[in-house]
Amino acid sequence: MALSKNPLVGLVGWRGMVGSVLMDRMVSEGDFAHFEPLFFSTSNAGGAAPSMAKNETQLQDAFDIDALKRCEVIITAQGGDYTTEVFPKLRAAGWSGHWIDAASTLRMKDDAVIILDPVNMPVIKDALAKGGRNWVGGNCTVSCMLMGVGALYKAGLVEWMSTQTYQAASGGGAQHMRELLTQFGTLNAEVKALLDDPKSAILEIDRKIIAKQRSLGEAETANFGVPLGGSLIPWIDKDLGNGVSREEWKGMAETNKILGQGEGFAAPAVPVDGFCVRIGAMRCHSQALTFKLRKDVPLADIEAMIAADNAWVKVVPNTREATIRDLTPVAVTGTLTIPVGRLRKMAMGPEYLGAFTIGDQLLWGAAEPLRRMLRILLGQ
Ligand SMILES: NC(=O)C1=CN([C@@H]2O[C@H](COP(=O)(O)OP(=O)(O)OC[C@H]3O[C@@H](n4cnc5c(N)ncnc54)[C@H](OP(=O)(O)O)[C@@H]3O)[C@@H](O)[C@H]2O)C=CC1
Ligand SMILES: N[C@@H](CC(=O)OP(=O)(O)O)C(=O)O
Repeated sequence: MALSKNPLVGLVGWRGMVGSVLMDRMVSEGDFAHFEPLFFSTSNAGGAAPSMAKNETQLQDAFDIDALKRCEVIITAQGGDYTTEVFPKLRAAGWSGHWIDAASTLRMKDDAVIILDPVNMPVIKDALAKGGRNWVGGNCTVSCMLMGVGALYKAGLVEWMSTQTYQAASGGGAQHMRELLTQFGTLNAEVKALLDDPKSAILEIDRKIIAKQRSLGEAETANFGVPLGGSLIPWIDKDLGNGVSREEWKGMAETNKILGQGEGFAAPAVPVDGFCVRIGAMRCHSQALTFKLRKDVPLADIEAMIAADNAWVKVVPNTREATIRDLTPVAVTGTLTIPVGRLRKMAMGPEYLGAFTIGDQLLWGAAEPLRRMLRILLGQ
């Protein structure tokens, strides 16, 4: 279904954390020049729409199916509960527009495409040609990983991949980021006097810190459930009951679906498995990858292949100096750059490749694929 000229596009969840990053990117890229925006709210219907509004300057009720039905496209970063409640009602009411969503709710549905166009434009184009209307952003860890090393999958080189992730607090949402910083502050305050005294004993500082971490109250661990500042949590998302976390399950399920292989596709799935770990970074997800390649490919060819894959990936030389400068969450945060470094053949044999990659999980991990899908639909 081709969109009309200057179509009405509904925006839901635009003031949340993901939504705000999305709005910033859409303003930067001049996206609003190509459609008429209609802003929705779950909490302030009738209020003033943000400055990007043109003719429709009042916030609409995000639960009003008739108001939503006016839109040719709806783009939402409101969250999974909202999608679960509203999407089926909207389709049942006969709405045939395009639904672009950041939430995971619809991702694995047969009629939904996980969108990451620098990686899977052919899958998107194929679905569009078949009348596809449901477009869902991928899991942040998976999207950032494929933006970095998608070239190896596209070349059919991957026999299997193992991932060990280092995921930022932002993956849990804004409150998690605040909680992490509050914990860091509490820990610092606990030993401030000792830190200020260069002669103080480090083991005394260490004892006080662990005692404080173990006694942090409910108010300071409400979101993560346990301390994260100065620690880590090797479990993300739900417990699937088989020893695998839901975040780990997404690694294989979503990677293959994005690439158009595995269940429902002609090509077989590539095994992807590993451990997902929450660490005290703010908004960049990092991951160490181990590949079993289908054949021994020279490292220089692999580096060239990865570097040429898309405009955002950047191969970082496998040296200490380049790694600590360019391959950290601090270097990557707020940018669309996806560095891939630590590339080397591993001791297990020449088909075993190691890599380390990082992505801003609010950009390529959440907002960017959504706005790019809108541009694809707009033909811009
Ligand atoms: N956090 C992440 O890393 C990722 C999240 N996602 C998906 O995006 C969804 C939204 O995530 P996220 O943006 O983190 O959620 P937020 O909690 O930041 O925002 C969600 C909604 O909460 C409402 N809200 C209530 N109080 C405030 C406030 N003080 N400031 C801003 N908004 C407020 C807004 O709705 P209203 O304006 O209607 O009141 C907003 O749209 C997630 O549920 C998930 O499905 C996807 C990928 C990554
Ligand atoms: N689960 C991710 C964040 C996220 O929102 O993932 P998903 O979009 O798959 O629900 C994390 O905690 O880092």
